[in-house]
Order: sequence, then C-alpha cells, then structure tokens
Amino acid sequence: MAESIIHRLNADAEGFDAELDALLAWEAVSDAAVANAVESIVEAVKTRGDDAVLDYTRQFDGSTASSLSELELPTARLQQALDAIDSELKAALEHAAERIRQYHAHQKQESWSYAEADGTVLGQQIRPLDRAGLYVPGGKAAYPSSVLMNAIPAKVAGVPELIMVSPTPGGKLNEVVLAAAAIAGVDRFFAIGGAQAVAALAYGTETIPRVDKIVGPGNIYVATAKRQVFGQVGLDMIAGPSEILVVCDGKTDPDWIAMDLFSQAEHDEDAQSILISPDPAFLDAVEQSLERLLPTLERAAIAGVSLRERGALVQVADMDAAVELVNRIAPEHLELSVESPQALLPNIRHAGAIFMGRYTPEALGDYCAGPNHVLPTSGTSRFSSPLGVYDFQKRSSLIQCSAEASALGHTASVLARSESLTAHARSAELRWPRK
Ligand SMILES: NC(=O)c1ccc[n+]([C@@H]2O[C@H](COP(=O)([O-])OP(=O)(O)OC[C@H]3O[C@@H](n4cnc5c(N)ncnc54)[C@H](O)[C@@H]3O)[C@@H](O)[C@H]2O)c1
Ligand SMILES: N[C@H](CO)Cc1c[nH]c[nH+]1
Ligand SMILES: [Zn+2]
Repeated sequence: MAESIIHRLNADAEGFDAELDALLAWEAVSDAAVANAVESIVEAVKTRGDDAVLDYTRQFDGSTASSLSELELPTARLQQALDAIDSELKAALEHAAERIRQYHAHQKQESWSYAEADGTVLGQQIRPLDRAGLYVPGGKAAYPSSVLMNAIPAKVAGVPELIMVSPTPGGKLNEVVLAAAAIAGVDRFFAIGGAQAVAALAYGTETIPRVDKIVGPGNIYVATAKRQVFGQVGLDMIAGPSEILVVCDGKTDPDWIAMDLFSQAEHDEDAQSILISPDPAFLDAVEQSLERLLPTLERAAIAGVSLRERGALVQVADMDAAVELVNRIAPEHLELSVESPQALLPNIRHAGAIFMGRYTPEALGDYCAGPNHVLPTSGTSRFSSPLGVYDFQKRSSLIQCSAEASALGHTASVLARSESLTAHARSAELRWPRK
C-alpha cells in the first residue's frame, strides 16, 4: 500500500491525545549532539574571536574569505544591490516595507508620568536599545522578507545601530537580501551565520561589535546558540520550524487550503501543517488536492517530507472542538477559513498570528500584510508574542519625591524595620523624621 501523504486523525478516536502529542513534539531543540557542537563553537568564538568565526564560516558555508572584514558588506554595496534589482521586485519590497512600518508604528510605546497630591512624580521612561543584532536565516533559502521583519521594528523603536548577520552558502550573496537591508536601513551587514554568528553578536569580536539583543529566526544551530548565550545578551524568543494550523468549515476550495498547508511545509522538512475540520468529506478532498498538487511544487521534496512526518488532517465533532484543539496546539499561524471568523475569535486564547476568513492566506502575513512574521512556535504562543517594536524598547521606572512625601517615608521606615534593614529605615527617617 502506498504511504499516505499526510496523517489522518480523529479527535474522538481512542489514542488521539498520544498521536497528537507525538506529532507536535519537536525533539530537535534538546538534541544533545547539537548542544555539544554549539557549545564548542560558542566557546571558540568567545576565546578566538574573528579567527574562529572565519574558520567556521569556511567550514559550514564554504567561504573562501581570508579575513572576517572581507565578509562585511559596506552600506554602499547594499545600496548598489537595491539600485540594480528588477524594478517590480524593488517596488514590492518598498510596498511591503511601508506597510510593515505603518503597522509597527502603532506598537511604539511612549514614556509616561503622573503627579500625586504631595508632589511625588511617578512614571516610566522608554528608551530604545543601543545596538541590536538581527539574525536573518540563509542556509536553505534566502529571506529578504525576514530582513524587513527584523529591522523595521528596530528602526521604529529608534535603535541607533542595527547589525545584521546572514549566511551566504558557497559565498554566494543574495542580491535581494542586500537590497532589503538597504531599504530597512541596516547599519552593518556581515555575511556569516549559524552558531558562530550568534556567538559573535553576543560576545563581540575584533571586527563584530557586541550587541544588546539578538532577534530573528534560524535553524537548530541558531536556536541552540541563542539559548546558550541568553543572559550575556537579550533575546526575542527561541523560534522553531514554521507552522500553520488551518480551521475550516469545509466550504473553502480544497485546493486553496492544500496550498496554504504547503506554504509552510515548503520551508523545512521539520515544518508543521495541520488542518482541522468537522467535515470528513472535505478532509478527503483536501487530501486529494495535496496528492495532486505536491508534484507541481518547486520544493516538493521538502514539503513532502514535512507533510508525511509532521502534517495532519484532523476530524473534530464541531467548531467548539476545533477551537479547543487550537488552544491546545497554540500554533504560530492560525487560519480561520470559515464564514464568520469573528464568531470564533473570542474563544481563541493562543496563536502567534490569526488570519481571518477565506481570503486571508497566511502567505500574505509572511510578506506584506504588515504584522511581523517572526512569531512564537512549538506551542510557545501560550506565553510569547510576535516580534515587535516593544522588543527593541526598554523601560526605566521614574520616582521623584518631594519634601512633603512624609507618608511614603513613614511607610518605608516601618516596612524596613520589619525586615531588620535599619539603614534602609534611617535613610527615609533622615529626610522625614518619625514623629
Ligand atoms: N519564524 C520565521 O519567521 C522564519 C522565517 C524564515 C525562516 N524560518 C526558519 O528558519 C530556518 C532557517 O534555517 P536554514 O538552515 O535555512 O538557515 P540558517 O541561517 O538558520 O542556518 C544556516 C547555518 O547553519 C549552520 N549549520 C548548518 N549545518 C551545521 C552543522 N552541521 N554544524 C554546525 N552548524 C551548522 C551554518 O553555520 C549555516 O550558516 C528554517 O527552519 C525556516 O523554517 C523561520
Ligand atoms: N513563514 C515564515 C515564518 O514562519 C516566514 C517566511 C518568510 N518567507 C516566507 N515565509
Ligand atoms: Zn512562510
């Protein structure tokens, strides 16, 4: 019997929970061999700086550079790429960049303060990070869209210095990635990737400046390196392979849904595409579409493995059961391909991005709708949010007391003495003596 293109599950069948858990598990994150390899790379970059980054870039990306400075592309080179690309592509990048900028402008937080009756002023001061490190993946595919999604929120936040890294396998530069970096206003661009690039951004080397926070997705080596350098540097999140979860009432064209499932499956063999529907005949129709359309994909080999290993068509009793499953999976992308997505929305608790209605394919969000495509994966939308301007802003609390703030002084003194911290108490009492 031919192997089926995708798993078929029924949420009411015995053993469903275990089957679903097995599909959702993404074990690679805790792979010990990868963790050990990454630890050696991080340690080498920490101690040998540029030389180690160059050695690993030669080893993993086939670079022939003889110094790390050869792997830095001046901003004039980025502009040259922008000037030379096809005019339709340039217009599409600029259109996407503008929409991403407009959306993210709504996220910008401002400082605030308020005054109390005794003259005490309290507030919060918002400041951008000094320097951000942007990781743009480049191993199996190049991602100009990820350049925009990483850099534009940082720009909107007002970060003065953006350092971008992106690998160039075989030393072959991707001109569209460079052009996107020019549009987004990247300050320094290094053609390096993997754990060595993450370590270089975290610790700094002779050539690469240390950054305050590293953002952006990447493969298992990148994700593991980010995990290992956290604390030395801030992070946005640890992103895993791309995912899509579609909920459909059975009334959307099955070819549309099949292509939406492929759109994430084509990223990576580890990517995950799941469809949930109460209509078994519709699940059959989508399965047939998947079989018919798979051979027409450029990346059929990758998408085929992804669907076979981690994809699923899941039958549920009704839409309430579908929503319950959504919250359990907590997907990166959720498509609500139904007549009235607004009716389901109040009950959706966990999803990185929600695509509402039959005419909102997830692919638009990947490129140009406006919201960010760097999103929490592997169930982490339970506690994490999309990359945004807030990731590039920090908050400082502001406190200014007046000579009249004796009530505050008294409370501090009483609490400090209850903790036997008498210097704390006396610091308050010197200003506002106890009566
Ligand atoms: N969430 C998002 O927004 C988003 C966007 C785009 C891509 N992605 C995901 O990012 C990932 C990109 O992965 P990628 O591999 O294409 O590019 P990548 O840039 O993340 O990784 C390439 C690097 O991996 C390192 N590497 C490869 N094999 C190695 C080995 N054996 N030992 C040590 N290091 C090694 C190399 O240094 C290389 O430079 C995919 O999973 C894709 O789905 C996510
Ligand atoms: N779907 C990816 C995030 O999971 C982002 C992307 C970039 N290009 C195409 N898609
Ligand atoms: Zn995508």
